[in-house]
Amino acid sequence: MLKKRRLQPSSFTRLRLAVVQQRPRLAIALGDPAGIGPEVILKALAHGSLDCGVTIFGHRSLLTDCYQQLIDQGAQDCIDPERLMIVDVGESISAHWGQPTVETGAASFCYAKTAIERTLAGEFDAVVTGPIAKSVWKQAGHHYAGQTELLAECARVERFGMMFVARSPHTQWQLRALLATTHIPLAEVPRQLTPGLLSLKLDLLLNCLKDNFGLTAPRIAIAGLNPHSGEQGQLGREEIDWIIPWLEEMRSQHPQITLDGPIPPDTMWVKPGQAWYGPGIDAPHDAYLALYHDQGLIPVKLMAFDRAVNTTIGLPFVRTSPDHGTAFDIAGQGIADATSMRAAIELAIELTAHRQN
Ligand SMILES: NC(=O)c1ccc[n+]([C@@H]2O[C@H](COP(=O)([O-])OP(=O)(O)OC[C@H]3O[C@@H](n4cnc5c(N)ncnc54)[C@H](O)[C@@H]3O)[C@@H](O)[C@H]2O)c1
Ligand SMILES: N[C@H](C(=O)O)[C@H](O)COP(=O)(O)O
Repeated sequence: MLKKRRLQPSSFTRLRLAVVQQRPRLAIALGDPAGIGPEVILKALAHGSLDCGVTIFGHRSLLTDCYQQLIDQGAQDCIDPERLMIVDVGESISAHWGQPTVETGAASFCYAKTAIERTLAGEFDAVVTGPIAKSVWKQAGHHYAGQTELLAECARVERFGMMFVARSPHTQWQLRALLATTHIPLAEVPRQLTPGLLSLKLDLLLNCLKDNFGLTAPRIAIAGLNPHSGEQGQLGREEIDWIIPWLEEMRSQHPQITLDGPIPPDTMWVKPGQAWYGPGIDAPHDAYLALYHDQGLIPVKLMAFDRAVNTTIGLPFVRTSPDHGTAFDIAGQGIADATSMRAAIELAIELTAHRQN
């Protein structure tokens, strides 16, 4: 009996495999089918070649229906789903643009969870999440503050952060803003903000800037909580009582970094705004730490709503997401801007490549 000899891959095959393995493998979750997720995904993937593998987690029927509607609306810039690798998650559902239901919420949860689990199993390097509606998840029985918390739960991490990254089309300057607190009521912010929380977020930020952006001595701006950072205690005492002492402690622990703050939250965004819009103006900081959701996202979305990317730091894999939501008010009209989804895909490729090197 001839002994079967395992064919050793030739050096060319090994090289080809190595090259193929180097290409980032992206799992894209469709988002809520009643929203603009399917539309911006089909548009984003049509914007020229991408050096990555893409698998969409949703349902082919939803993308085919969306594609047909876009074509009927005269769209030129959307990819034919026939050209895409699509994993059908669950049964096909009927979705009507702008009309989220428990069914679309449940489906979007399963799309995200399946993409995450297959990534944790090592099949993908990054997850790009299409937009979901938190309230619709809740109606479907999924009580998460957002996709970030689902990702952290699946990955079994307790130290994670929500960071927004955007590159200016005017100056190519890159804006990076981390939120110390996110989806909590404003009234909860002062109570949830503690030295321990800020230390955790600063630690995540420093690791992210080093590992993902090659910044080993970053300059970081940290916002105050109160107007005018409390005006020496006249407008609130958090800065005097603990934020300033905490900052002084952090400076002694991290002598290699620049830690400016607590900067008055209104004027902290003046220089990044100038660096975003005005060529030749160097922002004095590499990253911004905002203390709560809208303190960071009002300026970020004012500057970069069309292209900012939400990335979750602290996970064992890359995760990005467009900075917009389901846009139920325009879903189905063919007018959604896919720039942020495209930027989310490109940032996932960039951050994955950094991790591989
Ligand atoms: N990435 C995400 O999963 C994500 C992000 C933000 C909000 N949300 C969720 O989405 C739901 C709706 O949130 P919202 O209304 O506050 O914000 P939204 O971003 O969905 O919409 C805000 C406004 O911007 C417009 N808009 C949004 N994306 C657009 C695009 N790509 N092109 C053109 N116009 C666009 C919408 O038409 C709307 O007028 C909420 O449940 C929210 O929690 C999800
Ligand atoms: N705060 C985010 C934004 O405005 O883009 C958004 O709600 C996303 O949150 P999750 O990725 O946690 O769903």
